[in-house]
Amino acid sequence: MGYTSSCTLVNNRYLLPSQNARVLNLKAVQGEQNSRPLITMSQVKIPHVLTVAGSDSGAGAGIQADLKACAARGVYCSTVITAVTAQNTVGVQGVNIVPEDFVREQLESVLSDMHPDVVKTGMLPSTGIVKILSQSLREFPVRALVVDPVMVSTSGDVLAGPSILDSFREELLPMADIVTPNLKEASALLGGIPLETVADMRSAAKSIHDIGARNVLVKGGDLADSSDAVDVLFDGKDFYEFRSSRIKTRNTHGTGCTLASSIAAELARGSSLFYAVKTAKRYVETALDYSKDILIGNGRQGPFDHMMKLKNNDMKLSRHRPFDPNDLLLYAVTDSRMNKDWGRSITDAVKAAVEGGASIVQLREKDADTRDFLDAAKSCLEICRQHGVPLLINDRVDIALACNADGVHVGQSDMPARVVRTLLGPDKIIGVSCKTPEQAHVAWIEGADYIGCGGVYPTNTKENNITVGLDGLKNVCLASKLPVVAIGGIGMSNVQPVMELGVPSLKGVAVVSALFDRESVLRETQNLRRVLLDSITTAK
Ligand SMILES: Nc1ncnc2c1ncn2[C@@H]1O[C@H](COP(=O)(O)OP(=O)(O)O)[C@@H](O)[C@H]1O
Ligand SMILES: Cc1ncc(COP(=O)(O)O)c(N)n1
Repeated sequence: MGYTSSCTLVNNRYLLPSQNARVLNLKAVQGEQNSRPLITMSQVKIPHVLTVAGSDSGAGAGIQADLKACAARGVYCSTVITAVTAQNTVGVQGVNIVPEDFVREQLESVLSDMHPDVVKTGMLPSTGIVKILSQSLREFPVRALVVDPVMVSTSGDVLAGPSILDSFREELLPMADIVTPNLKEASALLGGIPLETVADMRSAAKSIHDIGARNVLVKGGDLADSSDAVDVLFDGKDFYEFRSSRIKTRNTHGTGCTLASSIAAELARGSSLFYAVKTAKRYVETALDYSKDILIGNGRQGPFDHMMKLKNNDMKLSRHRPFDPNDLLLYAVTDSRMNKDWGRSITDAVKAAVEGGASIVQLREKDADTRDFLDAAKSCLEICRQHGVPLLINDRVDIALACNADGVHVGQSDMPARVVRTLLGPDKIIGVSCKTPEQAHVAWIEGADYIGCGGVYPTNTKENNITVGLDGLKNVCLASKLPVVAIGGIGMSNVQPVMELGVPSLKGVAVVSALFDRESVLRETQNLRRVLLDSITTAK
């Protein structure tokens, strides 16, 4: 251990200087009555679930599922690890139980400082660990306790032996706000009675309620011959059946952990128990449906995608390279009216522009119905991907998200670039229309990738648009830290003076009518591209 020279011995353990400082702080604070950090008006209390469970190296179930489910549901999740499993889609290859004292230490660290709203339990591999947990919860009470009595993995491997049952019944269930056994676990808690029908699930829920849990949810994921996935909730008075369609997929590893941690997350957000179960079940169904065809591992039971984002990175469907400012060279912006007047679809127009050499495309469909816009965006995206050309959507962040477009272009009165960035994430391309150096500065600060500056020349594609002229364009380009594309009335006849401005940040021109208000989009694009490439060669 290389730390000893700068460490202090506390409770027989060496602490790093920062940890030492924390201990000293704690001591100072412990002297004060009810000492809690001062929360100012601008700080926000975040809903918080603590999961006490085992680690799954395959990350489909256990601690990893709990973290992902809570993150997906917008709730903070801290973790106390009870066991480390070597596990994959085939099964559980090994289990290493964390020493009881160290489980206690983790519990104390989190509970004494972070005050979680709800505790959710998963794999509790020994009677000692169950006892330590119930003691800790008596010392540091929380708003709700969700117990998922994990005993056997879906692959059939034992995660907690039958000896655990008595401590579950005696220690944990009486403290639980809800317990969520699957069919096998419910049967084990009741001494091995067979559970084969929804009626059996009801009577099991009632018997487990009699042991002490306030609410019992018997999960029917494994119910034979059922076209629905049925779970039964008993609250001590009434029974409720939660039904969802049974998703046909191998990717169901971790559904139980996810359901329980989602219930905990909803409770932490302040929902009623009924609403928490309903929402959690709907979330599991939606995530399974999204993930039904993803392929991870070769075993019988794969993990699913809690964030519902993995398919965005499907190599066939996503852009492979980061944004290149040189993509702005010939920027084609669609206009639904023009293409309609010339009798062609948006898709045909985009196909011709891309085949003619457009280096980036923006769909600007101000009049289209949402459904038509989305359908057009999906088919344009396919074409653009085939040619390695990025496709952006004007203004409509929802359409960009729904079709996984490469980015969005916004104007000064649209959604601020900062908000668009939060919604789209770090990889997508964001462009902002700017007329002044100040607007260009804000776009840069807010995380845009490029700016569009114009109108350079008068145009009738945009009503009431103030023309900045070549001088205004040059001013913005000189001030901008972002690459610039010039827009507004630019075509074959007047592109030369724009490119001759010779400002390094000016990377290309965006065109609407010069491509789409013409008979042959392909030919016009080819011609304009030739002129642009010539102007670059001349400048060199
Ligand atoms: N194929 C499926 N389609 C939809 N929901 C499912 C499917 N399999 C399980 N579920 C749901 O997932 C949750 C977890 O249930 P279950 O698989 O029985 O738990 P466990 O993972 O503990 O065995 C339940 O709400 C159940 O109804
Ligand atoms: C560490 C750990 N905790 C819980 C489960 C149960 O999940 P499943 O029932 O989906 O196998 C598991 N397999 N591994």
